[in-house]
Amino acid sequence: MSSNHYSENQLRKYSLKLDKIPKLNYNDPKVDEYISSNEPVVIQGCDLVASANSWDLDYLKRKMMGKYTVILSQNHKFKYHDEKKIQSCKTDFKPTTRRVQMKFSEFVDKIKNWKKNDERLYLQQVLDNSVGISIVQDFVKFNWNWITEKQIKNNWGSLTSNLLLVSMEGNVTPCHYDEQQNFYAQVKGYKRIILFRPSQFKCLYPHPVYHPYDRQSQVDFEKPDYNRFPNFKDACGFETVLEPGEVLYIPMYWFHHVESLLRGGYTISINFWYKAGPTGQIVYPLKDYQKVAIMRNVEKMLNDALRDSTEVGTLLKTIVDGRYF
Ligand SMILES: O=C(O)C(=O)C[C@H](CCCc1ccccc1)C(=O)O
Ligand SMILES: [Zn+2]
Repeated sequence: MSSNHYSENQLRKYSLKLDKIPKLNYNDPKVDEYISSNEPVVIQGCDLVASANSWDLDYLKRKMMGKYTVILSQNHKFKYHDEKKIQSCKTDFKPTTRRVQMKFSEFVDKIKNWKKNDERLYLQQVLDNSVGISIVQDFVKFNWNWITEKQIKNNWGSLTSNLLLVSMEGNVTPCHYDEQQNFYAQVKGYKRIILFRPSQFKCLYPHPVYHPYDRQSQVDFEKPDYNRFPNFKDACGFETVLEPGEVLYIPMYWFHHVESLLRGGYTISINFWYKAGPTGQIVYPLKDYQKVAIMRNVEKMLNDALRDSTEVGTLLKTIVDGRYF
């Protein structure tokens, strides 16, 4: 009897229609059908990161002797911003998070002694040689046979990075999309992930490409501004609560919102980001994610050509109004 190890009141409330993402055993042939058609699926029993099953704060504190990337936030939302785009963007952009380098022992102390109104912390460290030989020894024991078989079978590009994510309970990574394929492995604790297919772009209103919040939705899920973002009420997505040992396939360009359950303790996750494969033969009708890629290219081209982002909207309206409706 698979009793839920969490209760509904540990999930934040949003006004969204959400269907469940299927959870399949790793040797179910349907798993490959979901991945090859860029549809999300939760995969059970593949032991992708079983060698990390013993990871907890004490273990990591003993094995990780360096300084690591920790994001600090004044609230529970960790909206990622691209530092490189801050100087070039006209508007006076005020980030709500800041990135620091912190010893793991300091990170552990801060989250264990955290009090209301303290800055929240979220460790987000690329798994590379800086994490030390012991962690690397666990890393090399990941189930690379299984994941590499998926990479090759689906003609993906190279593994670009693995992010070690150690989050406080209740932390939220707001809705955004990435331009990479992602196998998202849950190691400790429970994480709720809400996903929307790329065609929901018109309901989620991502920031303009030149903005530091590029790829992130403008909509505050906790307090949606329906005047600015009317289509958000039509948004419909999927959700799952990922349990330790489970792996979620997050297809590239799919929007996703991630939260560590309220009162669930800290969580540990490891992602596997892969470059997209070569485009190969273009097949019509185009996929929804290909249209998002085209929209990104049009925005980039117009911003480069016009140099002034305030002119991009005007020029696009001139093209569309009365001509393309
Ligand atoms: O694995 C993914 O794609 C996630 O979104 C996981 C997410 C943290 C990712 C932070 C981030 C967002 C955008 C750019 C770079 C880093 C979480 O687990 O909270
Ligand atoms: Zn992401």
